[in-house]
Amino acid sequence: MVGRAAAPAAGTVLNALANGYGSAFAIDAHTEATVELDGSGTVRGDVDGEPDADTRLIERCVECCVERFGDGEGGHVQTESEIPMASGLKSSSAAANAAVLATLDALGADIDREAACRIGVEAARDAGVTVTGAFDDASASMLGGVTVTDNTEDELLAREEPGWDVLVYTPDERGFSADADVSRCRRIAPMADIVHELALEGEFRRAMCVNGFAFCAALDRSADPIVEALPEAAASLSGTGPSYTAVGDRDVLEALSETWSQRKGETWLTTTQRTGATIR
Ligand SMILES: Nc1ncnc2c1ncn2[C@@H]1O[C@H](COP(=O)(O)OP(=O)(O)OP(=O)(O)O)[C@@H](O)[C@H]1O
Ligand SMILES: O=C(O)C1=C[C@@H](O)[C@@H](O)[C@H](O)C1
Repeated sequence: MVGRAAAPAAGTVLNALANGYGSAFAIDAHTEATVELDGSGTVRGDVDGEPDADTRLIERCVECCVERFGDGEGGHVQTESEIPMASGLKSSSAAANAAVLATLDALGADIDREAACRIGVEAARDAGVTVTGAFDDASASMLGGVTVTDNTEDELLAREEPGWDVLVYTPDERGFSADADVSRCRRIAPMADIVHELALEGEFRRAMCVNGFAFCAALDRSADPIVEALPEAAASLSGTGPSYTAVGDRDVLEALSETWSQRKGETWLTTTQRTGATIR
């Protein structure tokens, strides 16, 4: 029994580490998962090109699906990804969504994508790769577009399908969400409350900028990329970093790309992804 699925990365409007509310938008870079189920009863995972990667998340995704819809199967799960791992671009949510959909495909189980997304969130909590469960990131990746969520209740509050141009800057370093200074993030909850209101009003650009300045201060990251994007574009730290994303007109982002690409790391232009994760 073989299944294959792909899910997109995402950028942040509101990081949920302050007040439990989050907002994220899918972008056009993907992780693909292939799942082969057998009678071994044990699940093994591999990340293509990353022999030392932590595979517990994708293994747990397969196990959670088998516990609900299977009959004790084991097998192998492999991911191939265009998304840099632990860089703030929701690599974990994309890997979980792809692994869950690929397993459901292999099992022949048919459930809606929001329910499938919740299985990945549960697996992420079990694997210890998330603080809040990251239903914001997971829902954006699974459904596409931009979502606003309550991560404490795993509830989808709003979803839109904007067609934004997006500039991404990813420094060479890596930063795991589970290592973020959560107590400092909680101190900025009054700022996150403003971002939450703006996001629910559909004021995503202003929301991103307020989020970016507040979380750069809390997580001791530079706000320079955000200042450089303003006033023509909007930008934020993505997740707990180290990546930043900016949204705006294509020509403005092309000019900003020349500034951002003077830093070490990768700067790339992309767009929002509106259709979300798919079985291949
Ligand atoms: N392609 C992948 N295949 C398998 N597991 C992955 C993959 N990408 C990420 N992961 C898992 O997710 C963990 C990284 O999660 P983390 O939340 O720190 O990064 P992120 O999702 O990129 O960041 P953020 O949540 O700030 O956007 C990895 O240690 C690994 O367990
Ligand atoms: O681990 C988590 O709970 C999160 C990590 C970051 O991606 C945040 O952007 C997200 O809102 C929540």
